[in-house]
Amino acid sequence: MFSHEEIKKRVAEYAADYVEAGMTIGIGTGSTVYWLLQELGKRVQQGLHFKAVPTSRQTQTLATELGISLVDLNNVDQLVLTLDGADEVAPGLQLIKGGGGALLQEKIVAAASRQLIILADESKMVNVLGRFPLPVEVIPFGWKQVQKKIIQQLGCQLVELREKNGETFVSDHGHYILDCHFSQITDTPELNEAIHNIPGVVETGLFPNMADIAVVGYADGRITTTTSTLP
Ligand SMILES: O=C(CO)[C@H](O)[C@H](O)COP(=O)(O)O
Repeated sequence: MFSHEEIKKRVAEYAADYVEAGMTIGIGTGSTVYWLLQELGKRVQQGLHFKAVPTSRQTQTLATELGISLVDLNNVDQLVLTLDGADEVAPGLQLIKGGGGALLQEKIVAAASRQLIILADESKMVNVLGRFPLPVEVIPFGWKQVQKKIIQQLGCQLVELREKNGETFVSDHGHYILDCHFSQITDTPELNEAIHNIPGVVETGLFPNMADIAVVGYADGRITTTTSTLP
C-alpha cells in the first residue's frame, strides 16, 4: 500500500506526461503540485522545453528554482492546459479549491486554459461537495458584512476568517479568505453565482464545470483518469 505522500507523487509523475514540448501551460498550487514541479523540473533538465504560468507566488518561486521557464499570462492568448490539485472532487468533476489560498489566481489561469486537469488522491473524491469548507476570497474592507450575508442569505452554518500562525491569512493578492461550512453543496453553479452577488466577494473556491480530466491515485497503486461528461 502507498502512503498519502507517495500517492500524490505517483499521480504527479503520471500527469506530467500531459506536458509536451513547446506547450504553454498553467501550473497550480499545493502539495500535489509540489511533486509535479519536481517531476517537470527533472524533465526540463533532460531537455523538455515548455513555458508555464504559475498560479501563486509559492509555485512561481519553486518553478524558478527548478529551472522551469515562466511567462506572464498577459503575454499568452490561451494556455493549452493547466495541471492543478483540488480539495474536493465530486461527480461531474465539480471542485472545491483554495485550501492553499490561491483560488483567485488558480481560477483565472484555469479559465484561460483549453483543458483543466486535476491531480487528486482518493481522499479528495466525494459524492457531494461540502465536507471541506468552501474558501471565499474577500476584500478586507467590511469582510464581516460578507460573513453575515453568507450565513443569513445562503444558509451557511459557520463562516470562519482564515488564520495562519495566529494571524489573519492574507492571499497573494492582498485579500482575506472566509472558510464557509456548508453541509452539502448540490448546485455548484448556482451557489457560485449567489456568493459572487455579495458585494466584497472577489472569488469563490467553487470551480463549476471547469475541470476536464481528473487523474486520481489510490493507496493500492491504481491511477485512474476520469473525464468530465460535459461536451
Ligand atoms: O486549491 C489549492 C490551493 O489553493 C490546491 O490545489 C488544493 O488545496 C489541493 O492542495 P493539495 O494538493 O496540497 O492537497
